[in-house]
Amino acid sequence: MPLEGRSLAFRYGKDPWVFRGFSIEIGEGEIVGLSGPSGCGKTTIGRLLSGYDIPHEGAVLLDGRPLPRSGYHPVQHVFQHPEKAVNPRLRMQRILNEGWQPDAAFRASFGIADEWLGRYPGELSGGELQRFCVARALGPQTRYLIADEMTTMLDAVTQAQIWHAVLDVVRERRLGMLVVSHERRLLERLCGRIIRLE
Ligand SMILES: Nc1ncnc2c1ncn2[C@@H]1O[C@H](COP(=O)(O)OP(=O)(O)OP(=O)(O)O)[C@@H](O)[C@H]1O
Repeated sequence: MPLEGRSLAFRYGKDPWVFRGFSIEIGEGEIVGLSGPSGCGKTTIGRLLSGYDIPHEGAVLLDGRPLPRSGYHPVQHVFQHPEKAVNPRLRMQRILNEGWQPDAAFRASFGIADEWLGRYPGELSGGELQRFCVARALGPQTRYLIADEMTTMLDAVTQAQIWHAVLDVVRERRLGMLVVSHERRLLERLCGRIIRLE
């Protein structure tokens, strides 16, 4: 069953509307791209679909029902900056297990070294941290993944490793995914369909 945003509208405070009447649907197992100029609202759309923000108009529906307000969230959102998405006071083992308990094989597929588990976020590079954030988001109850410039800050080798591991999981579990990116070639390679915002 799809993840749907129906006639969504959102504005920050009293600022002008970022968008109004915007609709989007992502099916199970579907990889959809979202592109458009800086500031057009891509991240905001992702935040509505993953329940981080509530639309002022319209509704976000999963399987035809509103998103759950508590418990493990079936729509997970991975952002560009992993250092902002982790608690700096927790060791990586606890951060990883905030979502679920990935086993050694799963950790290895994301290139997560065992010796990183005892470290703090400040002791890892951005690429190392992002491997944890992506793995954390892929618990067994995840149905949709919002990949918001997920590998933009990373070197090419790390980018390729993370995408390889993510796509394996997405295909095996038939997850739906929204890929937000400025990189046209990445979107064309990954996505069955690309939505371009003005
Ligand atoms: N927390 C916020 N408070 C106020 N305005 C915001 C906030 N977040 C985003 N905006 C504004 O809302 C608009 C849409 O922002 P958004 O980040 O969704 O766009 P985007 O397309 O993802 O941009 P980029 O490609 O640069 O990441 C922009 O004008 C932005 O300045």
